Amino acid sequence: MLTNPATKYRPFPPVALTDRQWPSRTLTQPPIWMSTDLRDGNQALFEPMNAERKRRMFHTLCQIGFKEIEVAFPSASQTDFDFVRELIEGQHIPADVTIEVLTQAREHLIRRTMESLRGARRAIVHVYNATSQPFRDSVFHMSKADVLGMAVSAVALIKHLAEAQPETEWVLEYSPETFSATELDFARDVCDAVTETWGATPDRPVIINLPATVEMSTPNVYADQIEWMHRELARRDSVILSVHPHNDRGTAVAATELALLAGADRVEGCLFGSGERTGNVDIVTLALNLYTQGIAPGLDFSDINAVARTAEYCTQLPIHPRHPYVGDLVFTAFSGSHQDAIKKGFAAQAADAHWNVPYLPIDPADVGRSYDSVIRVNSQSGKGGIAYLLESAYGIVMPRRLQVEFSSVVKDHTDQQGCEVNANDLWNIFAATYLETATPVRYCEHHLFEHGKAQGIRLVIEQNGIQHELTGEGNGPIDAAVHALQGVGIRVQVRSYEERSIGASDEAGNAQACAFIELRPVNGSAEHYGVGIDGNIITASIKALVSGVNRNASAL
Ligand SMILES: CC(=O)SCCNC(=O)CCNC(=O)[C@H](O)C(C)(C)COP(=O)(O)OP(=O)(O)OC[C@H]1O[C@@H](n2cnc3c(N)ncnc32)[C@H](O)[C@@H]1OP(=O)(O)O
Ligand SMILES: CC(C)C(=O)C(=O)O
Repeated sequence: MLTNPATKYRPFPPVALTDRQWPSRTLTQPPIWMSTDLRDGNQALFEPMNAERKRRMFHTLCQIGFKEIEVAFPSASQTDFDFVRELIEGQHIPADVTIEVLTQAREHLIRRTMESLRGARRAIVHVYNATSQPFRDSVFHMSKADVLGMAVSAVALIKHLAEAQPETEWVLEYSPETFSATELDFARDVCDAVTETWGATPDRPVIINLPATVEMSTPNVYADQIEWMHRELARRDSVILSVHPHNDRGTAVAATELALLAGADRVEGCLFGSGERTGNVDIVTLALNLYTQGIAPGLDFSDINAVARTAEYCTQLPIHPRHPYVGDLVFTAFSGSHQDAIKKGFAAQAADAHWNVPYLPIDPADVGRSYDSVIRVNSQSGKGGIAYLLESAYGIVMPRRLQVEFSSVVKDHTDQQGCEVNANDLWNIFAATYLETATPVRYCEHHLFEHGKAQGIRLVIEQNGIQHELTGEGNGPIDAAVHALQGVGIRVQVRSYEERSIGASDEAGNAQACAFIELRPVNGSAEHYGVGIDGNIITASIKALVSGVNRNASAL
């Protein structure tokens, strides 16, 4: 890289618009959406979509709710031409959807394009020519007047051909390609000439589409360019002002949102930011950004994974795991404090209240994602995430101090293994740590009996492989079992005790009790939990006691 990039690159000049209005506006409604997945998206693929992939993408776009879909560049290839014919002849276009096709401003290409649309109920013909200085000088070798003339002749030809195909309701779209690099007054003059030539009226408006063919400036400059055009265009009431941003600087979404504040009515883009180079603006992100502001976007992403899988199939390109709203990891928290806040946020979120869960800008359920993937556990995780997973997958609601204790067990595991653990792994670690412990003591069976006012217990255990039948009394079964264990030299105090059911009880009485007992050795200070699960609540408690004894012993 250059030590002084100013010798090679120039800053993009600002727009002289001192009374700009867009910074103090807010978005209150969605734009008209136009998907160009099948055109700008398609022209950017290693392997353009074949007919079957195009069909599938078109069907998905209709299902999502797009009413305008650019389906092809029919003069570019037989595949594209045939696809348009198939849609029209096969009557595959829903009544409320209008197809759009793109053409250069060249006579033979326009004629072929209009031919492809024969018999369409309604169609948008999108014609473009580049207007910026490098294109005028180096590509076309034309003056400004000639470039304006190219656009006007193309529109006049489309108008003439359209009149000869009256069965179709025609809509014209014109793009001054490279608009964002074009002198604004020249862009306005070309667009005004197009509007005039087409004879646009408020009832039959023309779509004037202002592309950031290459994104060249900060989003506020693009917004200024759009507001300037919005204010300067003649017959603005006969124009649908459209934007077509690309993402070369990574700010296409921001640029589009500001352009909408600046007066744009319509947005062209692709699902998940597919498209040339760094992509067209991502319509999914735009739509869901609106949704999270309480604005219905008019596009349905309630099964966003299905849309993502279709897009990946059709484009043969993967979606990044951190792509907004859809990436495999965007509803996932690994770090402990985030997991803790999300868990508490979910617990505090009332069903009918405004969404207010920390770290999650949208309810994953609204886009068909499940909560299960929200919290995942690796070495960066804390007790909150671990507790959340065990509770949501296995119904184990751990007391807070057990959460702390168990999280250090899990951390040892993840530090050693260096990998993520899922809910099933957590359950296995939990079971091995608390439920399957048999050394030095293994619970065999117990029998309760009354002894005056006291609770008596006969407790059968194995200690280091030798069976013992112990007897104890206390003010309840746990106290009696604690006393019985003293018969083999085990002296512990119960610091806390909790019991919860896991799973609803069925007709066969299948609910299980889960007991948590926190123990301290009489001659020690370390406290450890024991956990017992059983269909019988007393048995669960005695098992928890034995589990705690073993945990204390293993900590010595
Ligand atoms: C920013 C965008 O996404 S614009 C859309 C771009 N997409 C595509 O181009 C995909 C499909 N394109 C194609 O298949 C071909 O380019 C075609 C069929 C359109 C044209 O093919 P060709 O006639 O062989 O021309 P080629 O591909 O070399 O394009 C360059 C020619 O187009 C001209 N041209 C480029 N844009 C335009 C335009 N909007 N209007 C008129 N002429 C144009 C150039 O001046 C150049 O003309 P020249 O050969 O006389 O110097
Ligand atoms: C044809 C136009 C709209 C285009 O694709 C672009 O400028 O990026």
